[in-house]
Amino acid sequence: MQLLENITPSTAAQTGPLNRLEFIDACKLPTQWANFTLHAFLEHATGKEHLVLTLGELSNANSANDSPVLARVHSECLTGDALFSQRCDCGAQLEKAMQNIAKEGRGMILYLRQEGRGIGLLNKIHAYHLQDEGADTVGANQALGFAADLRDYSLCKDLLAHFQVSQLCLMTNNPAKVEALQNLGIEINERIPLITGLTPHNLRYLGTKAKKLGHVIPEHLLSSQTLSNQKDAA
Ligand SMILES: Nc1nc2c(ncn2[C@@H]2O[C@H](COP(=O)(O)OP(=O)(O)OP(=O)(O)O)[C@@H](O)[C@H]2O)c(=O)[nH]1
Ligand SMILES: [Zn+2]
Repeated sequence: MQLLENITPSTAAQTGPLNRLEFIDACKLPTQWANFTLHAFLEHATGKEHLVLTLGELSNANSANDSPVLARVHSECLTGDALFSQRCDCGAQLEKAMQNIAKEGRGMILYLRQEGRGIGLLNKIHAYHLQDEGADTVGANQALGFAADLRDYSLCKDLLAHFQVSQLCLMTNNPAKVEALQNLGIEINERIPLITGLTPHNLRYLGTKAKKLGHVIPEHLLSSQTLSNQKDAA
């Protein structure tokens, strides 16, 4: 085993064109839902450390195992994934995706370090500040001089190639994400909705995603009345 600093292109497994993504190492990741394997990759151009969680035999190259892989392409959200923020649905979606994969016994989560839809954590905090003062999630990005969504999914192609995965059943509410992956030549056999984590704090945010970013979230779920009915029924 080598320290990260000592890894050179000639000593580590390579993935993707021009070796832009380097596989570093993998380890077991036991969770309450399943014992996943965690794979770590380094993106040379940015120094970003991307992760892939896997469960079961994935490779579509094996003819006995060529069914699409249940997958989530998750964009980093430190506030939602690690700090329990209810401003968004990210943490709940990540948890549900892991549960779904555990139930299926096979699947993968591509955890991309594209915090804040690609604007980075500090700019996301600026955007949240603007939202505290009334802006919506799209307007806040624009007020800061960014497009609404700056994410780039091209790394997914390299990551999937590493695992010899060519077909996905993708857990997402975002048709633009499906289209971006399809445009990269990734086969998406099915889009599986991932509607969870709705709270009074994120109804407006989710409503904006539905209206301005094209996310598929049934309108009746976005009313505070529905939420309080669900709470009463629980
Ligand atoms: N700039 C900005 N980024 C946000 C905001 N809220 C969440 N994010 C980021 O948005 C990304 C997740 O994108 P979402 O729009 O929630 O969902 P999605 O990935 O497009 O679609 P799903 O697959 O359905 O989750 C993460 O990188 C979050 O950090 C916000 O108000 N402003
Ligand atoms: Zn989030």
